[in-house]
Amino acid sequence: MSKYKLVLLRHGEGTWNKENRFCSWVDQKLSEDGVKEAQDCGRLLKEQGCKFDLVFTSILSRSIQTAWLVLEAMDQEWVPVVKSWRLNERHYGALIGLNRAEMALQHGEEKVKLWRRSYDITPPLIDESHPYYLEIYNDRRYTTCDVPKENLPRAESLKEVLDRLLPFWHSTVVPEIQRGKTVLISAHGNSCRALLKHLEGVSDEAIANVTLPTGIPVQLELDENLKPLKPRQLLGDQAKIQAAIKKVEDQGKAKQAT
Ligand SMILES: O=C(O)[C@@H](COP(=O)(O)O)OP(=O)(O)O
Repeated sequence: MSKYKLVLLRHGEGTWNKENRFCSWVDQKLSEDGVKEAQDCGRLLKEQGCKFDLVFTSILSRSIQTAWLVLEAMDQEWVPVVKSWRLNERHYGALIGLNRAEMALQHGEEKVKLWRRSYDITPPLIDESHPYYLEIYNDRRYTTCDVPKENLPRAESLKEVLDRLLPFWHSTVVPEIQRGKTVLISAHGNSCRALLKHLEGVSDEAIANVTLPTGIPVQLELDENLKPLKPRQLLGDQAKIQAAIKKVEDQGKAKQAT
């Protein structure tokens, strides 16, 4: 029998997900479809009888808004929510704001796949000339982090995401799970992939083939050492989930932006 249940969730579709642009640390709200995805996710979790004691989110609006909508749909709005920059999406550096399909045309699909899914390749760093540099680094939310603003990342590989996420996981999330709390982590495609890699011991090579669609809860059943007792379960209609995974993967295929 499983000791603990943990649910990881990539937020509902954001406005830049829809436009196929690398969103990363730019703060975008959910699209209309993204709101619906989050509400559907909450309804599904309610139907499954899921009762959360604690929710963790990043400090990006799309993950926070998703957590609110999920809790509202579950009639569990009272559940405490804790936010940390350490659950933020991977910092995509100079790629932020660019269209994936156009990048694939310019640099090739393989290169875009390496940037998006490899474990230890860091994309080109963002610098002050980047159109979104000031929007990110002048944002007041980054004065609340547990590291000085100058030490925040300028781009990250998945490995670097895991390196900044793990201290928070061990110091803050793990003790709550071990106290018996059922936890929802409402975060991002790559912060959830990093955590899955850690929990499931996915190899550096195999993690390249793990893709998470928006708004689909990933349920993990863990033993007392927080090791998975069975394979992760993506909850919902499996044919729709497979189609949604393919859609995310196909975002990196070469075509002109429309
Ligand atoms: O930064 C982004 O644009 C996406 C991930 O992009 P890919 O790694 O899928 O290219 O993150 P999220 O929508 O989960 O916040």
